Amino acid sequence: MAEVRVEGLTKTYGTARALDAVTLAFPDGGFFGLLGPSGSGKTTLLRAIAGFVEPEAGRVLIGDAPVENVPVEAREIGMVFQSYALFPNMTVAQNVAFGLEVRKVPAAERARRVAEVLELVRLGPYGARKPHELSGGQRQRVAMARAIVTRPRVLLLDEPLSALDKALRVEMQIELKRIQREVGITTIFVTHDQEEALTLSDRIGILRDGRLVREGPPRAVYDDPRDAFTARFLGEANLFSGVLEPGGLRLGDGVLVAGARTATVAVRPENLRISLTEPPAPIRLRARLRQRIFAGAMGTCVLDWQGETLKAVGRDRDFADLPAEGEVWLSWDAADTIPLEG
Ligand SMILES: Nc1ncnc2c1ncn2[C@@H]1O[C@H](COP(=O)(O)OP(=O)(O)OP(=O)(O)O)[C@@H](O)[C@H]1O
Repeated sequence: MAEVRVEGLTKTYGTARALDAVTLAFPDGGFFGLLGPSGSGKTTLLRAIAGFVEPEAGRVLIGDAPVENVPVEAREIGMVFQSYALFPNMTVAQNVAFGLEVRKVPAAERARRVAEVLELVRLGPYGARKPHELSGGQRQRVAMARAIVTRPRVLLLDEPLSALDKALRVEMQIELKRIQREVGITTIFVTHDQEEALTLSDRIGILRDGRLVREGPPRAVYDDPRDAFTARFLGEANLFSGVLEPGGLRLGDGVLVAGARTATVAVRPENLRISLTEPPAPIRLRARLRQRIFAGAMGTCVLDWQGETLKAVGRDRDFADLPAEGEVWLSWDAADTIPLEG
Protein backbone atom coordinates (compact mmCIF):
# COMPACT_ATOMS: atom_id res chain seq x y z
CA MET A 1 0.00 0.00 0.00
CA ALA A 2 1.20 3.50 -0.62
CA GLU A 3 0.22 7.09 -0.76
CA VAL A 4 0.14 8.50 -4.28
CA ARG A 5 0.94 12.12 -4.96
CA VAL A 6 0.97 14.18 -8.11
CA GLU A 7 2.74 17.54 -8.12
CA GLY A 8 2.23 20.21 -10.77
CA LEU A 9 1.25 17.58 -13.32
CA THR A 10 0.79 19.13 -16.77
CA LYS A 11 -0.05 17.48 -20.09
CA THR A 12 -1.00 19.17 -23.35
CA TYR A 13 -2.38 17.53 -26.49
CA GLY A 14 -2.02 20.00 -29.35
CA THR A 15 -3.77 23.04 -27.92
CA ALA A 16 -5.80 21.12 -25.33
CA ARG A 17 -4.57 21.31 -21.76
CA ALA A 18 -5.59 17.87 -20.54
CA LEU A 19 -3.86 18.48 -17.19
CA ASP A 20 -2.91 21.90 -15.92
CA ALA A 21 -0.55 21.91 -12.93
CA VAL A 22 -2.53 19.38 -10.92
CA THR A 23 -1.26 18.86 -7.37
CA LEU A 24 -3.09 16.29 -5.31
CA ALA A 25 -2.48 13.62 -2.67
CA PHE A 26 -4.31 10.29 -2.68
CA PRO A 27 -4.14 8.97 0.89
CA ASP A 28 -2.66 5.58 1.68
CA GLY A 29 -5.42 2.97 1.81
CA GLY A 30 -8.11 5.50 0.90
CA PHE A 31 -10.78 5.47 -1.78
CA PHE A 32 -10.45 8.60 -3.88
CA GLY A 33 -13.13 9.54 -6.42
CA LEU A 34 -12.16 11.70 -9.41
CA LEU A 35 -15.04 13.61 -10.93
CA GLY A 36 -15.41 16.13 -13.69
CA PRO A 37 -17.22 16.82 -16.95
CA SER A 38 -16.28 14.95 -20.10
CA GLY A 39 -12.83 16.00 -21.30
CA SER A 40 -11.77 17.49 -17.95
CA GLY A 41 -8.67 15.28 -17.69
CA LYS A 42 -9.73 12.42 -15.40
CA THR A 43 -8.50 9.61 -17.62
CA THR A 44 -5.32 11.48 -18.48
CA LEU A 45 -4.57 11.82 -14.76
CA LEU A 46 -5.03 8.08 -14.21
CA ARG A 47 -2.91 7.27 -17.25
CA ALA A 48 -0.15 9.57 -16.03
CA ILE A 49 -0.14 7.83 -12.64
CA ALA A 50 0.00 4.44 -14.38
CA GLY A 51 2.80 5.61 -16.65
CA PHE A 52 1.00 5.46 -20.01
CA VAL A 53 1.13 9.23 -20.36
CA GLU A 54 4.32 11.19 -19.96
CA PRO A 55 3.68 14.63 -18.46
CA GLU A 56 5.50 17.72 -19.77
CA ALA A 57 5.86 19.06 -16.29
CA GLY A 58 5.36 17.85 -12.76
CA ARG A 59 5.79 14.43 -11.28
CA VAL A 60 4.08 11.39 -9.80
CA LEU A 61 5.18 9.90 -6.49
CA ILE A 62 4.15 6.50 -5.22
CA GLY A 63 4.99 5.88 -1.58
CA ASP A 64 7.20 9.01 -1.50
CA ALA A 65 9.34 7.92 -4.44
CA PRO A 66 9.16 9.70 -7.81
CA VAL A 67 8.32 7.20 -10.55
CA GLU A 68 9.26 8.99 -13.77
CA ASN A 69 11.93 6.40 -14.48
CA VAL A 70 9.81 3.46 -13.41
CA PRO A 71 8.12 1.69 -16.35
CA VAL A 72 4.39 0.87 -16.27
CA GLU A 73 4.85 -2.80 -15.37
CA ALA A 74 7.13 -2.00 -12.43
CA ARG A 75 4.87 0.61 -10.81
CA GLU A 76 2.88 -2.10 -9.00
CA ILE A 77 -0.45 -0.76 -10.10
CA GLY A 78 -3.65 -2.73 -10.68
CA MET A 79 -6.13 -1.40 -13.20
CA VAL A 80 -9.74 -1.98 -14.11
CA PHE A 81 -11.35 -0.20 -17.03
CA GLN A 82 -14.85 -0.02 -18.39
CA SER A 83 -13.83 -2.32 -21.23
CA TYR A 84 -12.12 -4.91 -19.05
CA ALA A 85 -10.76 -7.24 -21.73
CA LEU A 86 -10.83 -10.73 -20.27
CA PHE A 87 -9.15 -13.44 -22.34
CA PRO A 88 -12.20 -15.16 -23.88
CA ASN A 89 -10.60 -18.57 -24.34
CA MET A 90 -9.22 -18.84 -20.83
CA THR A 91 -11.19 -19.87 -17.78
CA VAL A 92 -11.88 -17.43 -14.96
CA ALA A 93 -9.04 -18.96 -12.90
CA GLN A 94 -6.61 -18.73 -15.84
CA ASN A 95 -7.57 -15.12 -16.44
CA VAL A 96 -6.88 -14.28 -12.81
CA ALA A 97 -3.65 -16.32 -12.72
CA PHE A 98 -2.20 -14.63 -15.80
CA GLY A 99 -0.49 -11.75 -14.01
CA LEU A 100 1.07 -14.17 -11.54
CA GLU A 101 2.43 -16.34 -14.35
CA VAL A 102 4.02 -13.31 -15.96
CA ARG A 103 5.64 -12.58 -12.61
CA LYS A 104 6.86 -16.18 -12.41
CA VAL A 105 5.01 -16.98 -9.21
CA PRO A 106 5.35 -20.75 -8.59
CA ALA A 107 2.31 -22.88 -9.52
CA ALA A 108 1.30 -23.91 -6.00
CA GLU A 109 1.32 -20.37 -4.69
CA ARG A 110 -0.44 -19.20 -7.84
CA ALA A 111 -3.29 -21.65 -7.29
CA ARG A 112 -3.58 -20.63 -3.66
CA ARG A 113 -3.70 -16.92 -4.43
CA VAL A 114 -6.18 -17.32 -7.27
CA ALA A 115 -8.51 -19.33 -5.02
CA GLU A 116 -8.16 -16.74 -2.28
CA VAL A 117 -8.94 -13.77 -4.50
CA LEU A 118 -11.87 -15.56 -6.20
CA GLU A 119 -13.32 -16.10 -2.72
CA LEU A 120 -12.83 -12.41 -2.00
CA VAL A 121 -14.86 -11.38 -5.07
CA ARG A 122 -17.40 -14.14 -4.31
CA LEU A 123 -16.61 -16.17 -7.42
CA GLY A 124 -15.23 -19.21 -5.58
CA PRO A 125 -17.26 -21.78 -7.53
CA TYR A 126 -16.75 -20.11 -10.94
CA GLY A 127 -13.05 -20.71 -11.54
CA ALA A 128 -13.58 -23.23 -14.34
CA ARG A 129 -16.05 -21.14 -16.32
CA LYS A 130 -15.26 -19.11 -19.41
CA PRO A 131 -16.02 -15.36 -19.46
CA HIS A 132 -18.99 -15.80 -21.85
CA GLU A 133 -20.64 -18.05 -19.24
CA LEU A 134 -20.75 -15.19 -16.73
CA SER A 135 -23.05 -12.22 -16.18
CA GLY A 136 -21.78 -8.66 -16.66
CA GLY A 137 -21.38 -8.17 -12.93
CA GLN A 138 -19.50 -11.46 -12.56
CA ARG A 139 -17.15 -10.52 -15.40
CA GLN A 140 -16.49 -7.23 -13.67
CA ARG A 141 -15.57 -9.17 -10.52
CA VAL A 142 -13.10 -11.25 -12.53
CA ALA A 143 -11.53 -8.02 -13.75
CA MET A 144 -11.25 -6.86 -10.12
CA ALA A 145 -9.76 -10.20 -9.06
CA ARG A 146 -7.23 -9.99 -11.87
CA ALA A 147 -6.24 -6.46 -10.86
CA ILE A 148 -5.67 -7.24 -7.19
CA VAL A 149 -4.22 -10.77 -7.32
CA THR A 150 -0.73 -9.39 -7.93
CA ARG A 151 -1.05 -7.33 -4.72
CA PRO A 152 -0.42 -3.96 -6.31
CA ARG A 153 0.24 -0.91 -4.17
CA VAL A 154 -2.35 1.15 -6.01
CA LEU A 155 -5.62 0.33 -7.75
CA LEU A 156 -6.80 2.54 -10.63
CA LEU A 157 -10.43 2.19 -11.67
CA ASP A 158 -11.64 4.03 -14.78
CA GLU A 159 -15.44 3.94 -14.94
CA PRO A 160 -15.40 0.23 -14.09
CA LEU A 161 -19.15 -0.01 -13.53
CA SER A 162 -20.51 2.16 -16.31
CA ALA A 163 -21.32 -0.77 -18.63
CA LEU A 164 -23.64 -2.29 -16.01
CA ASP A 165 -27.31 -1.51 -15.65
CA LYS A 166 -28.46 0.61 -12.71
CA ALA A 167 -29.47 -2.18 -10.30
CA LEU A 168 -26.33 -4.21 -10.90
CA ARG A 169 -24.19 -1.10 -10.65
CA VAL A 170 -25.53 -0.31 -7.21
CA GLU A 171 -24.88 -3.90 -6.11
CA MET A 172 -21.35 -3.77 -7.51
CA GLN A 173 -20.69 -0.42 -5.78
CA ILE A 174 -21.32 -2.12 -2.44
CA GLU A 175 -19.08 -5.03 -3.48
CA LEU A 176 -16.33 -2.74 -4.70
CA LYS A 177 -16.31 -0.85 -1.43
CA ARG A 178 -16.24 -4.09 0.58
CA ILE A 179 -13.35 -5.51 -1.47
CA GLN A 180 -11.41 -2.25 -1.23
CA ARG A 181 -11.88 -2.19 2.56
CA GLU A 182 -10.83 -5.81 2.97
CA VAL A 183 -7.71 -5.38 0.86
CA GLY A 184 -7.05 -1.85 2.16
CA ILE A 185 -5.50 -0.78 -1.13
CA THR A 186 -5.05 2.87 -2.15
CA THR A 187 -7.74 3.28 -4.80
CA ILE A 188 -8.32 6.02 -7.35
CA PHE A 189 -11.66 5.83 -9.07
CA VAL A 190 -12.86 7.79 -12.10
CA THR A 191 -16.58 8.15 -12.61
CA HIS A 192 -19.12 10.30 -14.39
CA ASP A 193 -21.68 9.35 -11.80
CA GLN A 194 -21.52 11.83 -8.93
CA GLU A 195 -23.81 9.75 -6.76
CA GLU A 196 -21.43 6.83 -7.21
CA ALA A 197 -18.48 9.01 -6.26
CA LEU A 198 -20.29 10.29 -3.16
CA THR A 199 -21.26 6.76 -2.10
CA LEU A 200 -17.86 5.17 -2.49
CA SER A 201 -15.21 7.78 -1.82
CA ASP A 202 -13.46 8.88 1.36
CA ARG A 203 -12.30 11.90 -0.60
CA ILE A 204 -13.22 13.35 -3.95
CA GLY A 205 -11.49 15.66 -6.39
CA ILE A 206 -13.24 17.66 -9.09
CA LEU A 207 -11.47 18.49 -12.33
CA ARG A 208 -12.49 21.18 -14.79
CA ASP A 209 -10.56 21.88 -17.99
CA GLY A 210 -7.53 20.03 -16.64
CA ARG A 211 -7.46 21.95 -13.37
CA LEU A 212 -8.30 20.67 -9.93
CA VAL A 213 -11.07 22.94 -8.69
CA ARG A 214 -11.91 21.22 -5.43
CA GLU A 215 -10.76 18.38 -3.21
CA GLY A 216 -11.96 17.03 0.12
CA PRO A 217 -14.32 14.63 1.89
CA PRO A 218 -17.58 14.23 -0.11
CA ARG A 219 -19.82 15.76 2.54
CA ALA A 220 -17.58 18.78 3.06
CA VAL A 221 -17.50 19.51 -0.67
CA TYR A 222 -21.25 18.97 -1.03
CA ASP A 223 -22.11 21.19 1.93
CA ASP A 224 -19.66 23.93 1.04
CA PRO A 225 -19.05 23.80 -2.71
CA ARG A 226 -17.60 27.36 -2.70
CA ASP A 227 -18.25 28.09 -6.37
CA ALA A 228 -21.23 27.78 -8.69
CA PHE A 229 -19.52 25.19 -10.88
CA THR A 230 -18.91 22.78 -8.00
CA ALA A 231 -22.34 23.48 -6.49
CA ARG A 232 -24.00 22.53 -9.77
CA PHE A 233 -21.67 19.73 -10.66
CA LEU A 234 -21.90 17.90 -7.35
CA GLY A 235 -25.59 17.45 -6.80
CA GLU A 236 -28.08 20.02 -7.96
CA ALA A 237 -28.14 23.63 -6.91
CA ASN A 238 -30.55 26.51 -7.33
CA LEU A 239 -28.77 29.79 -7.84
CA PHE A 240 -30.25 33.05 -6.54
CA SER A 241 -28.77 36.30 -7.78
CA GLY A 242 -29.47 39.74 -6.38
CA VAL A 243 -27.75 42.87 -5.20
CA LEU A 244 -25.00 42.61 -2.60
CA GLU A 245 -25.47 45.11 0.24
CA PRO A 246 -23.62 45.60 3.54
CA GLY A 247 -26.28 43.56 5.40
CA GLY A 248 -26.35 40.70 2.90
CA LEU A 249 -27.81 39.81 -0.46
CA ARG A 250 -31.03 41.54 -1.48
CA LEU A 251 -33.22 39.31 -3.62
CA GLY A 252 -36.16 40.40 -5.78
CA ASP A 253 -38.97 40.95 -3.32
CA GLY A 254 -36.83 42.77 -0.76
CA VAL A 255 -35.65 39.64 1.05
CA LEU A 256 -32.24 39.95 2.71
CA VAL A 257 -30.00 36.87 2.82
CA ALA A 258 -27.33 37.42 5.45
CA GLY A 259 -23.83 36.00 5.09
CA ALA A 260 -23.62 36.21 1.30
CA ARG A 261 -20.18 37.10 -0.08
CA THR A 262 -21.12 37.41 -3.73
CA ALA A 263 -24.20 38.47 -5.67
CA THR A 264 -25.21 34.82 -6.07
CA VAL A 265 -25.99 32.19 -3.45
CA ALA A 266 -26.96 28.54 -3.89
CA VAL A 267 -29.66 26.46 -2.21
CA ARG A 268 -30.00 22.67 -2.58
CA PRO A 269 -33.34 21.43 -4.00
CA GLU A 270 -34.00 19.34 -0.88
CA ASN A 271 -33.83 22.50 1.24
CA LEU A 272 -36.42 24.54 -0.64
CA ARG A 273 -39.92 24.56 0.82
CA ILE A 274 -43.05 25.37 -1.14
CA SER A 275 -46.28 26.57 0.39
CA LEU A 276 -49.53 28.18 -0.71
CA THR A 277 -49.77 30.47 2.30
CA GLU A 278 -47.11 32.96 3.30
CA PRO A 279 -44.56 31.14 5.48
CA PRO A 280 -43.03 32.66 8.65
CA ALA A 281 -39.48 32.02 7.38
CA PRO A 282 -37.44 35.22 6.96
CA ILE A 283 -36.24 34.11 3.53
CA ARG A 284 -39.37 33.81 1.42
CA LEU A 285 -40.00 34.60 -2.20
CA ARG A 286 -42.90 34.47 -4.61
CA ALA A 287 -42.30 32.00 -7.41
CA ARG A 288 -44.30 30.28 -10.06
CA LEU A 289 -44.81 26.52 -9.90
CA ARG A 290 -44.45 25.19 -13.42
CA GLN A 291 -44.57 21.44 -13.02
CA ARG A 292 -44.85 18.67 -10.46
CA ILE A 293 -43.05 15.46 -11.30
CA PHE A 294 -43.85 12.24 -9.50
CA ALA A 295 -40.93 9.79 -9.31
CA GLY A 296 -41.79 7.12 -6.76
CA ALA A 297 -41.01 8.04 -3.17
CA MET A 298 -39.66 11.47 -4.05
CA GLY A 299 -41.22 14.24 -6.07
CA THR A 300 -39.76 17.22 -7.87
CA CYS A 301 -41.30 20.63 -8.37
CA VAL A 302 -40.04 22.80 -11.19
CA LEU A 303 -40.43 26.51 -10.48
CA ASP A 304 -39.75 29.80 -12.10
CA TRP A 305 -38.33 32.74 -10.15
CA GLN A 306 -37.47 35.90 -12.05
CA GLY A 307 -36.78 33.95 -15.22
CA GLU A 308 -34.61 31.36 -13.44
CA THR A 309 -35.67 27.73 -13.40
CA LEU A 310 -35.54 26.25 -9.90
CA LYS A 311 -36.02 22.77 -8.54
CA ALA A 312 -37.40 21.62 -5.23
CA VAL A 313 -37.20 18.00 -4.17
CA GLY A 314 -39.17 16.35 -1.38
CA ARG A 315 -41.36 13.45 -0.44
CA ASP A 316 -44.20 13.39 -2.93
CA ARG A 317 -46.74 13.74 -0.14
CA ASP A 318 -45.14 17.03 0.97
CA PHE A 319 -46.27 18.42 -2.35
CA ALA A 320 -49.71 16.76 -2.33
CA ASP A 321 -51.65 19.98 -1.56
CA LEU A 322 -50.04 22.01 -4.33
CA PRO A 323 -51.83 22.74 -7.58
CA ALA A 324 -50.39 21.52 -10.88
CA GLU A 325 -49.12 25.04 -11.43
CA GLY A 326 -49.53 28.59 -10.21
CA GLU A 327 -48.14 31.20 -7.79
CA VAL A 328 -46.56 29.76 -4.62
CA TRP A 329 -44.28 30.78 -1.76
CA LEU A 330 -40.75 29.55 -1.72
CA SER A 331 -38.72 29.58 1.49
CA TRP A 332 -35.62 28.11 3.08
CA ASP A 333 -33.74 28.23 6.35
CA ALA A 334 -30.92 30.73 6.60
CA ALA A 335 -28.57 27.87 7.53
CA ASP A 336 -29.27 26.25 4.16
CA THR A 337 -27.98 29.22 2.19
CA ILE A 338 -24.71 28.25 0.51
CA PRO A 339 -22.51 31.32 0.11
CA LEU A 340 -20.39 31.22 -3.03
CA GLU A 341 -16.99 32.76 -3.63
CA GLY A 342 -16.37 35.15 -6.48
N1 LIG B 1 -4.36 10.79 -26.88
C1 LIG B 1 -4.90 12.00 -26.98
N2 LIG B 1 -4.69 12.80 -28.04
C2 LIG B 1 -5.21 14.03 -28.12
N3 LIG B 1 -6.00 14.56 -27.20
C3 LIG B 1 -6.29 13.84 -26.11
C4 LIG B 1 -5.76 12.51 -25.94
N4 LIG B 1 -6.21 12.03 -24.76
C5 LIG B 1 -6.98 13.01 -24.24
N5 LIG B 1 -7.03 14.09 -25.03
C6 LIG B 1 -7.73 15.36 -24.75
O1 LIG B 1 -7.40 15.76 -23.44
C7 LIG B 1 -8.54 16.25 -22.73
C8 LIG B 1 -8.79 15.43 -21.47
O2 LIG B 1 -9.17 14.10 -21.85
P1 LIG B 1 -9.50 12.97 -20.79
O3 LIG B 1 -9.76 11.71 -21.55
O4 LIG B 1 -8.45 12.94 -19.75
O5 LIG B 1 -10.86 13.51 -20.14
P2 LIG B 1 -11.89 12.77 -19.20
O6 LIG B 1 -12.18 13.72 -18.11
O7 LIG B 1 -11.39 11.43 -18.83
O8 LIG B 1 -13.13 12.65 -20.17
P3 LIG B 1 -14.31 11.55 -20.24
O9 LIG B 1 -15.10 11.73 -18.99
O10 LIG B 1 -15.07 11.96 -21.46
O11 LIG B 1 -13.66 10.22 -20.36
C9 LIG B 1 -9.67 16.23 -23.74
O12 LIG B 1 -9.77 17.50 -24.31
C10 LIG B 1 -9.24 15.19 -24.75
O13 LIG B 1 -9.80 15.46 -26.00
